[in-house]
Formats: sequence, C-alpha cells, structure tokens
Amino acid sequence: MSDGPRFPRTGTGTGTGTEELEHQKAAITRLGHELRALVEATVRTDASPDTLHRVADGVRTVTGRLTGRRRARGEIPEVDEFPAGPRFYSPVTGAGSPLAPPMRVMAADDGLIGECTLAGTHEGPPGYVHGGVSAMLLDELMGRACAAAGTPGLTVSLQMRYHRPVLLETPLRIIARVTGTDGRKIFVNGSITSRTAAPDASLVTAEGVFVTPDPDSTRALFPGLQRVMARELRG
Ligand SMILES: CCCCCCCCCCCC(=O)SCCNC(=O)CCNC(=O)[C@H](O)C(C)(C)COP(=O)(O)OP(=O)(O)OC[C@H]1O[C@@H](n2cnc3c(N)ncnc32)[C@H](O)[C@@H]1OP(=O)(O)O
Repeated sequence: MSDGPRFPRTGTGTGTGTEELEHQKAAITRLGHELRALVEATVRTDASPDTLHRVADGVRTVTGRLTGRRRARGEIPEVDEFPAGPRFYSPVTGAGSPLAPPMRVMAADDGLIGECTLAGTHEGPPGYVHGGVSAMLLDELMGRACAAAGTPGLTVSLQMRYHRPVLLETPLRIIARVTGTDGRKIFVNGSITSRTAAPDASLVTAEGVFVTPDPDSTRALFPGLQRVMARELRG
C-alpha cells in the first residue's frame, strides 16, 4: 500500500527501561485477571443485597486507589505495540482489560487465529454468547489481520452472519484472513467455530472492508502516534 502511514513499534522504547516495562506488564496482567474474576463473580452471584452493598463499598474504596494521573484520550500506553502488537487495554485481547476474554492471537499461514472461552460476562441469549460480542471478537481479529499483513486499517463495513448460537464455556477458535486489497481498501473474512464440538462448522462468519486512512487523516485521527514517534526518536 503506497500511501499508507508508517507506524512505529511502541513499548520497546526509551522513556522506560525494558525491565521496568516488563514489571508494568506483569502487574497490569495480574490486575486484569483479578478484575475479570470480579466481573464474572458479579454477573453470576446470587448474594444477598447486604453482601452486594458491602462489596460495592469495598470496590469503591479500591477504585479510589487507582487515581493519580490518567492517560489522556488517545494517548498510547508505553506497554502497547500499536497497531500490530499487543494492546494491554483492548476490550478483546487486552490482558489488563476486565472486559476482554482475553482472546489469545496467533499467526497462521494465511492470517490470524484467536482463541478464547467466554462465560457469563459475555452472555446474550441464556447460555450463549452475545451477538455483539461475536462481532467484537471478529472485528478486532480482522483489524489485527490487516495490520499483520502490513496494511493497517479501520473497519468501514462488517457484514455478520449468525449460523448457530455460540455456546458459553466452550473453547472457541476465531479466524481472520485478508483476501485482497484495492487501493486503500482491505477485504477480510472471518469465522468463529467451536474447538471441541464440530470444529469444521462455522457458527458465525463475517466479511469486512477496512480502509487505511491517508497520512493526513492518520495524523488527525491518532495524535497519540506523533508522541510515540517523538519518544522513539528521542531514544
Ligand atoms: C490506521 C489504522 C489503525 C489501525 C488500528 C486497528 C485497531 C483494530 C481495531 C478493530 C477495528 C475497529 O474497531 S476500527 C473502529 C471502527 N471504525 C471506524 O471508526 C472507522 C470510521 N470511518 C472513518 O473514519 C473513515 O471512513 C476512514 C478514515 C476509515 C476512511 O475515510 P476516507 O479516507 O475519507 O476514505 P473514503 O474516501 O471515504 O473511502 C476510501 C475507499 O473505501 C470505500 N469505502 C468507504 N466506506 C465503505 C464501506 N462502508 N463499504 C465499502 N467500501 C467503502 C470508498 O468507496 C473508497 O473506495 P475507492 O473510491 O477508493 O474505491
């Protein structure tokens, strides 16, 4: 793609030492794990109102300990490798996000494979995955597949087909594959299957069109990238 933006790898850099970054990543991951357990316990519990009130008080106290400087909107965390690598607070793959399953992402011969198991936090119909969550998994992996292919892009169209309900508490495989490009457009297919029951039967399929913003739009959309580039250059 000739007019596409060039993206630096972040998180390898300069402001913070490698060892310090690794400590930060481990701590973010640990807190994310505990928060996911809290969210799952919250949506599954039938505790009494008294218990729920006591827990709410405790959570409020804990939240108060996470004040201090907040990242500005669009600021890219130093632990991240945007747009192709791990993003610690992604709601799909982020080890630090209480919303993320989190989906593990691996390279495949012709695209990317994601794996995760969803539970009560992501329920739609009783016992099954919320359709919007399936779309979110696919959108993220399909977007990552664009970046992995060297053509990062934003979703402009995502056509979903829901063939069968996706069971909770079942290991899932998500697949994303770039099928072609046309100028700044990238065409991507995706699917969700069960890794254990009928792994050849697609439960959900998606066709997406992604577009690489031109350099001016990229600068306007992602001012945080400028700061990352400056950080890398200073190093
Ligand atoms: C930097 C990456 C970071 C990558 C970061 C990746 C993180 C992954 C995250 C997961 C994915 C997401 O959630 S992404 C978030 C959700 N998506 C968004 O917010 C995107 C919102 N849309 C936009 O901001 C804009 O559409 C842009 C910047 C993407 C493109 O605007 P533009 O540059 O003005 O492009 P435009 O001329 O309109 O269109 C370019 C070409 O695409 C075609 N096109 C436009 N819309 C469609 C469409 N719905 N279906 C088919 N084709 C379309 C046009 O006809 C044209 O074809 P032709 O005339 O050239 O033939």
